[in-house]
Amino acid sequence: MNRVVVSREFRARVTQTALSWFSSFHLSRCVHSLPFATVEAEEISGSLPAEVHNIVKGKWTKSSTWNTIVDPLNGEPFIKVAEIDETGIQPFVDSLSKCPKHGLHNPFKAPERYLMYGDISAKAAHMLSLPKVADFFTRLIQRVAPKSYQQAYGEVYVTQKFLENFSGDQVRFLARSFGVPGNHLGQQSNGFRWPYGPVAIVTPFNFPLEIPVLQLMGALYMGNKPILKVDSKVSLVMDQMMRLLHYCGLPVEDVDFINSDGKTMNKLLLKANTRMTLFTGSSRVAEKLAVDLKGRVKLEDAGFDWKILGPDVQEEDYVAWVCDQDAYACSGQKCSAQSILFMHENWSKTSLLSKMKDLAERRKLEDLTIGPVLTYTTEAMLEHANKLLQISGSKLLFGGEPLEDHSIPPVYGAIKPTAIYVPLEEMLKENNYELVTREIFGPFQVVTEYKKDQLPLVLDALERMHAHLTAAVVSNDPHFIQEVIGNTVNGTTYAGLRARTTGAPQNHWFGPAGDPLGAGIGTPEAIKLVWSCHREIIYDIGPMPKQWELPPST
Ligand SMILES: N[C@@H](CCC=O)C(=O)O
Repeated sequence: MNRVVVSREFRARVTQTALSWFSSFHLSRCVHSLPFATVEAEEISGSLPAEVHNIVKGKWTKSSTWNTIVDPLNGEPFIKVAEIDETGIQPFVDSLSKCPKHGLHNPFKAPERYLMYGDISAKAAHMLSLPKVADFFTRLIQRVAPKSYQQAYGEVYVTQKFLENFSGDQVRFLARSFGVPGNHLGQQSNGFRWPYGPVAIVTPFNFPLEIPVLQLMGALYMGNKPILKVDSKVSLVMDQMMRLLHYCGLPVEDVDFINSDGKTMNKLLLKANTRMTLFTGSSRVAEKLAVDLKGRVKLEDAGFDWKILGPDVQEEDYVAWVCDQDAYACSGQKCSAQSILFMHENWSKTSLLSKMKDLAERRKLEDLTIGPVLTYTTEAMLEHANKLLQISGSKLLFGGEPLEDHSIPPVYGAIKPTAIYVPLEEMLKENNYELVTREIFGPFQVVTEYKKDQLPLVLDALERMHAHLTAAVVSNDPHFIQEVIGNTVNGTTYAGLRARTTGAPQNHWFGPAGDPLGAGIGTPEAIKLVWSCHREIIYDIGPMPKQWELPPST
């Protein structure tokens, strides 16, 4: 009975908040700002900086330390992030430690919360489908992680569809259990999806909305209490999204939101003893976290993502366009970006490379189809290019120069879309392999060619890589596809003429394979794997056999 009442209350609260918002939204369509938002994407500037706050124990808080973020397009200080330092972590530790290991809900505790999250997701999905809201988030993403409107909107769209997917009863279906008959009457085993309790989510700069929302909601659906930390350069987007989620009925105490540097976060995780941390970002940090947190982590780290063009040449224009998108959309700053292209010699006889060059040269700063690189400077990328060009037989295919006429601050990088050819045999040499397969998180790719009998060399190159995120086998030859897939491990592998490495939507698994710590994002399988563990309850209620006698000891 109590549960029913609680459930009704939850639903009434969710519905009321959303309804009042929707009506005020429709009544005030001409009003400039959105009711949940505290900033206007276009107005943020040096004279009107935006502020990013934290949430702890259900309250928005500031801090005494402000980290100033500069506009990646002109270097103007334009966002102030209230960052928590080591002296300020205790309230976050206390908040997390209030959540028991068995979580905020599980199949035996507060199951109405599964329904509540179905409702919140439905409301949030609806909000993101409103053109004005979608446009707001798209432009906000563009301000902090400059990419074209379409690429930024892609994030909003994926997030909106994801939330739609987990509307209604779909959250409770995530926690679906199973039963197996036992050995005797009254015995039955049941498998359940169990939360971890207090958990943490650490996400990078490149997808300011998509990655944090998909992981955050997955954590919540399964009954965990998450603390979320997004790269401060872009955390303004999640600051605003948290406000939207609160509008949609998210209980304010369910999520803590923190801005801090990595060192402070590390301290907090150790002190709060979070049961699981999902980290999306660089391999270097991922490896450190795995040690510090004694393996209680799931990781989606680097990807030196590869594409192989098979022997069957067809649809050259289309393949060239997909290569261009995979390597250079978002200025190559996707974990799924194409880092190396293995081209069958049949493709070398076509005009594929010159088509790729033409497409790369269409990209321009004005519409952000090429733009600032947030983790590499121009010098660092050009130095890497020069090192590759010293390898015997290598050559610059296109790019390899700084962008011109821009005001991107020197702390960030700005280069033209770049491709460097390196001969396969040279790439495989011990001295060169590490250099050639170093991931440059920018508009940068290596191109190589293999002869018809050299597929084993290609497969050897793939075997020696250490991160296995996305891959593409561009061919409609089933035997070729079989051979490549059967001899590789990448977690998200596209196969067929239209294969790509990027663009992973919410409807398929995205994550590395070949690593027991590998995380996934997007699908029910990813949510269950990352955000819940298995618990088995074996019922054994009798009755006792009628003639039961005490057996001898064994
Ligand atoms: N949709 C993104 C993946 C976001 C990941 O975590 C991509 O295709 O790169």
